[in-house]
Amino acid sequence: MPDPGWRTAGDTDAAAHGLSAADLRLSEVLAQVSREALQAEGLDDVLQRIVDCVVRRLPVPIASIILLDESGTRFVREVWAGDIPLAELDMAIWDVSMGVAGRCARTGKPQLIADVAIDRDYVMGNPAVRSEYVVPIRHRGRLHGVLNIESTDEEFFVAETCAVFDAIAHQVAGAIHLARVVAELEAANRKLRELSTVDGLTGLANRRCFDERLAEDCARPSGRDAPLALLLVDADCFKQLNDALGHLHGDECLRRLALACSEFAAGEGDMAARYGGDELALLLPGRGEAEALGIAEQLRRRVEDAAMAHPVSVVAPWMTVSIGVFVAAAGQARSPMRMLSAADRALYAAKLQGRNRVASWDPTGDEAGLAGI
Ligand SMILES: Nc1nc2c(ncn2[C@@H]2O[C@H](COP(=O)(O)OP(=O)(O)OP(=O)(O)O)[C@@H](O)[C@H]2O)c(=O)[nH]1
Repeated sequence: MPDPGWRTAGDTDAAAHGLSAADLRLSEVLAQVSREALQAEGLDDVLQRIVDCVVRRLPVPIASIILLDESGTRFVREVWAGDIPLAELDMAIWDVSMGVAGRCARTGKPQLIADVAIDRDYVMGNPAVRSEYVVPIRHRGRLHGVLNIESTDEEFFVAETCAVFDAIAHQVAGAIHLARVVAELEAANRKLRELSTVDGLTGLANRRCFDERLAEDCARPSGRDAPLALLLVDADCFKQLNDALGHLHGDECLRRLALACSEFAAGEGDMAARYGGDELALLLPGRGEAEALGIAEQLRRRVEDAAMAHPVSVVAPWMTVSIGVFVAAAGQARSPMRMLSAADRALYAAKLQGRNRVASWDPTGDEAGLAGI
């Protein structure tokens, strides 16, 4: 039997207690693998530390962990370590009908390939590899993936060697399970957070998210040093558009309008949001009056240039928007209510003046109206 290479010289104390040196060395390796997994941050780090540890502590040239998706039918990721390179597969995701790893996942049993040249399922990762051992990684009935060990020695995987990798796969399964559950929970939380802040139709920030952001920007003391611009963008005669061409067509126009708005709110700290119905809002920190009016005018023209058919508009045969602009000047006290109200009054003025235009809040004519806000 070939020496697998990780035995130490006999330990008399251990021998007296019925433990061989090889057993001791194995428990050391297992303890180290567990420690590595415990210290890791996130699933990828767990996997990488495990395979690094296996290659560092044991005489194997390649070790990898191949993860299965939740259904257990597709491999979704391979993390490897080794002294010789392992060729990466062309595909990012592959089916369990493929490869020795697939056979291991399908059967749920370890696969020992004493001679890779004669195994029909073997997928070559490095021409120097002669033998391979693949073990399922299972925790409480869930098959997470496989531990794959490759050797340049045809006779490396004797029963004793295989038992070591079985033990390692068993040892790391819990850590992988935990890291995976945490990763899945984090992904679910991210999704929930996204759902609670994003408007489903347009993909823009929703009203709640916008209100929070406006309140933050108004409250930030350092923000007072710079102007803060708010644009309210409202589609013209949108009810008629829906009535004439259908709600689905209206939805598509809103999506295109949202896309145009987001292109004008692409700077750091900018936000484009769906304020409600056919009304969108742009929050542009640091933009003074002239710049904000310029952006609003460009946006108005961009919507016109898109030439989205609107056969029943009183303005033009294509979709148009009216935009109300309010800019809190640098140093000026600001509140969300006051900003929204001023921008809304400007929008109303744009509508009154015939739509398809930009209007800014006029402080001379309207200050009294906002005084109480
Ligand atoms: N397709 C579609 N329509 C919507 C959506 N949300 C609100 N609307 C419609 O948008 C229309 C807004 O109508 P109004 O507020 O009367 O405004 P308008 O017809 O654009 O008139 P003006 O603003 O005065 O030019 C209503 O008919 C709403 O039903 C949506 O998600 N999709």
